[in-house]
Amino acid sequence: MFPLRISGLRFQPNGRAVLDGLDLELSGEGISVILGPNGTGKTLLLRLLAGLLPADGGTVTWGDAAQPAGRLAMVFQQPMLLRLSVFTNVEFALRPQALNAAERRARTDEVLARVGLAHRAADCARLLSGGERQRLALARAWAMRPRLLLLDEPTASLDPSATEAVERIIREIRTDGAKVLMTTHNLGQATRLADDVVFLADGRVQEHVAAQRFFARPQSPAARAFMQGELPWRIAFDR
Ligand SMILES: Nc1ncnc2c1ncn2[C@@H]1O[C@H](COP(=O)(O)OP(=O)(O)OP(=O)(O)O)[C@@H](O)[C@H]1O
Repeated sequence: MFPLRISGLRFQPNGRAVLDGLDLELSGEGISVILGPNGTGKTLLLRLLAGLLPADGGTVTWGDAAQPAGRLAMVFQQPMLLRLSVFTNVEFALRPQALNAAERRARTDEVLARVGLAHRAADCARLLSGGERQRLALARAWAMRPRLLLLDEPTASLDPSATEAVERIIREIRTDGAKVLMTTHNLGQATRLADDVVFLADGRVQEHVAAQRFFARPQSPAARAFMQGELPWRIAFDR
């Protein structure tokens, strides 16, 4: 399934090029964080990889294959939860898998414990707070044992403590062997989580380097300008 190679990817609704020949190669390990200004197509890239939208051109290859051999899971900024119990939200997602009812129950109990929601298993998912909802969405994705986990701004509206809890879960999912590809506007989060940074602007990848190198000094002018715009915030709040 890896390396994941994206070549010349285009998305141009009504002729307007949002992704304009995007090239990117990702290994199967670690957490890759996509950074870039609003509206550059970060979410779009995740949705295209998840097969939720067709591209207008370009190729995506997964190892040597045109389709991913392992499982993909995606968690959205506003997770879509069923109006059912916390437990059922996870268990239901496992039904297409070759697991019997006891195995589904055991795996559901395990992931709910790992995200700290075991005590809420019987509650309706719609009653959860924003942070709990995001933890449930991550548990649901984790239970599927994805080889690639796509996360779209997973902590966008969460407070620092809920954010810290979600970041811990993301690290554990990575340790469990999933490749994580995520977007965030939180540069502090990117410095905490990223192994490598993909900087997107003007419909293309402007820079893809190890996170340490990116945060020490981005090479592309677009990334430098972006980081300078964010810097005052970073110095004030991220120490
Ligand atoms: N299905 C779609 N059809 C047409 N245009 C779309 C579609 N999805 C996204 N777009 C457009 O593509 C552009 C990029 O959107 P996207 O949500 O990927 O940006 P983003 O980089 O994630 O932005 P932000 O940082 O603000 O979340 C936007 O102009 C959006 O309107």
